[in-house]
Amino acid sequence: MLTLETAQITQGSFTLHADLTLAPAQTYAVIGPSGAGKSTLLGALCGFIPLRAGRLLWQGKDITQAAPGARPMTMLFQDNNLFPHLSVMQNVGLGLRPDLRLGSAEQTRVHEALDRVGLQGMAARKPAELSGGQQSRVALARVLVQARPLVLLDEPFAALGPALRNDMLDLVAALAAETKAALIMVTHAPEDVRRIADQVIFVEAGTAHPPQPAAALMDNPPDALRAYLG
Ligand SMILES: Nc1ncnc2c1ncn2[C@@H]1O[C@H](COP(=O)(O)OP(=O)(O)OP(=O)(O)O)[C@@H](O)[C@H]1O
Repeated sequence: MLTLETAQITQGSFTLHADLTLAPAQTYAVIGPSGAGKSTLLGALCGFIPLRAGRLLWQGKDITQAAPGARPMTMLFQDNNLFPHLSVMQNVGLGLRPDLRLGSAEQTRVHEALDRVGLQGMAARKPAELSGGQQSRVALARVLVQARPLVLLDEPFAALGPALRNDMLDLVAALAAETKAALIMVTHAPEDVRRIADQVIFVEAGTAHPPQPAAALMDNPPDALRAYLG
């Protein structure tokens, strides 16, 4: 359980209010108009943006002040955050050891993660020697070896074509189900919500609303959500 308790998150003159709880092993879509505060919400959960008020609790423990690396979550960035001078193996290995001194058990874990995302045989390549979809898979393998209970994604795979995007979304959802991780994904695409989300966090007018079951909400959206969906 991850709880944002009467939280206020400030970016310049903008303030986002959030009072919500996320359950384990659920898939959450974060949707809402541009500039509503979706990235702000993820930044606060990850620890990149401090809370101005309120608390963040993980399994009842206060982690409001915890550094990003000490939190139970990992973030998949839109640009994949790969290092061009490092091999695929090293880029994934960073998720286990920042100094890259991987023991044999750790190397095995990296190879297993590469196999799982369909990149067997590509460990020695550099990111520039991969397609866009393969680069996204490297970033996913790094998330996989970290094995954190929460995975945050901010408009992932936006640069990929529709078919590849859907493949990647399905892969992320499958990996999350296997590892029992919760997924929290910002998206602008209502079809993504129907594709993988159990719950929706609607962000609008300075508030991140508590999660609601995705199917019922999308079938019968309240006025503000209907206006956003168009
Ligand atoms: N570093 C910053 N300094 C000042 N204001 C900021 C900063 N970052 C974001 N904002 C403002 O905070 C508000 C929320 O931004 P945020 O990026 O969270 O929105 P979003 O819902 O993710 O938008 P989009 O869908 O366009 O990516 C916006 O009004 C934005 O202009």
